[in-house]
Amino acid sequence: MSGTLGDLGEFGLIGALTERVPVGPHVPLGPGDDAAVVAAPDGRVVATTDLLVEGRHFRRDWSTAYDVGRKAAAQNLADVAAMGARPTALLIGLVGPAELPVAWALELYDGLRDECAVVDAGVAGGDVVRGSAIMISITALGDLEGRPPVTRSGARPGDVVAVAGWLGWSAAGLAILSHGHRNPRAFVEAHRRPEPPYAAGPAAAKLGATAMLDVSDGLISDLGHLARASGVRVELSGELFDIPAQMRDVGRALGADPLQWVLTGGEDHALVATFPAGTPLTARWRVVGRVTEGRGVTVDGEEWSGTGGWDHFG
Ligand SMILES: Nc1ncnc2c1ncn2[C@@H]1O[C@H](COP(=O)(O)OP(=O)(O)OP(=O)(O)O)[C@@H](O)[C@H]1O
Ligand SMILES: Cc1ncc(C[n+]2csc(CCOP(=O)(O)O)c2C)c(N)n1
Ligand SMILES: [Mg+2]
Ligand SMILES: [Mg+2]
Ligand SMILES: [Mg+2]
Repeated sequence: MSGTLGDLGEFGLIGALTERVPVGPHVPLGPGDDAAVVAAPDGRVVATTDLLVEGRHFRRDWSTAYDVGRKAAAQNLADVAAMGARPTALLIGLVGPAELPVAWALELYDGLRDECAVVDAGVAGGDVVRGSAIMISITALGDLEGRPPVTRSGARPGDVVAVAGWLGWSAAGLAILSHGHRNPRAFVEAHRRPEPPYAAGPAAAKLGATAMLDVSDGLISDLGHLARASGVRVELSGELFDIPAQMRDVGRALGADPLQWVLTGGEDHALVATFPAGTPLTARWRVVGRVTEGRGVTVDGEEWSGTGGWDHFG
């Protein structure tokens, strides 16, 4: 579809966007009324919201609209999974200038649709408003399927700390793009379209995870939240992190330390969880440390000095 948002108008835009995304199997009443109706068989709904702002979370010369849609959905769906829940529906707030090509908004929705399809979720509704920068605000809902939520506060001394998913790939991709390069592609693609291990969230809950979160800002920073909420210390072992040879090569080429990407890089949306010692973990989980009495996060016995991850106002 050619033209701009200004050409299409608010209701034309809503029509064009909503016909692009299915509401999915959990939404008996989708876009078109004052509110949507989302099924909650368990009676308890997980709800979470995250914003993406142009220039801060993405650049249009680094990512396509489709990539931004995939990433916007992924970062919200990962928060649902990190509670041990199954995502059911998204609500999308879209702000953009009148000059924005309609094609950009439609491709954004194609990305949202395809990421939702990974977890069988849909788009239940949203809002569109004119504004100077592009901003995407997403609320994700999920179903606990009768289980208690896996919070950040349940880690106990003696637990093991384990990770499912990627660490450091998005940060390596961001570093590559920031240096004006586009290769190696694998890292750039990981930055544009993270692949959170969604199924590991509910699976961790079933395995008896005591605490869990997704790594959005950086492992050290995010585990700091978990340690604080649980009143424990998290001790990581550097040797348990396996850094791919290709990531070491990129680090060498850019003069960066790949372990820094792995430990403090955000946006891969890996899941990190604590489990009672002896829990029979499946192959998707890699043990990277343990929980002890105390506070804070250590790497090889040392308190991490420097930034542990992204801080929007830091
Ligand atoms: N403006 C706000 N008003 C109310 N609660 C907020 C606000 N901002 C954050 N929170 C709450 O603070 C907690 C931590 O938020 P945070 O955004 O750090 O988590 P996250 O989404 O897992 O991380 P990230 O934003 O890096 O993906 C969440 O429970 C969130 O709902
Ligand atoms: C253009 C551009 N510059 C920098 C970054 C890096 N970045 C932005 S937000 C964030 C942490 C998660 O954010 P939030 O806490 O809001 O979920 C990171 C690592 C990027 N993605 N794009
Ligand atoms: Mg958030
Ligand atoms: Mg999170
Ligand atoms: Mg988040």
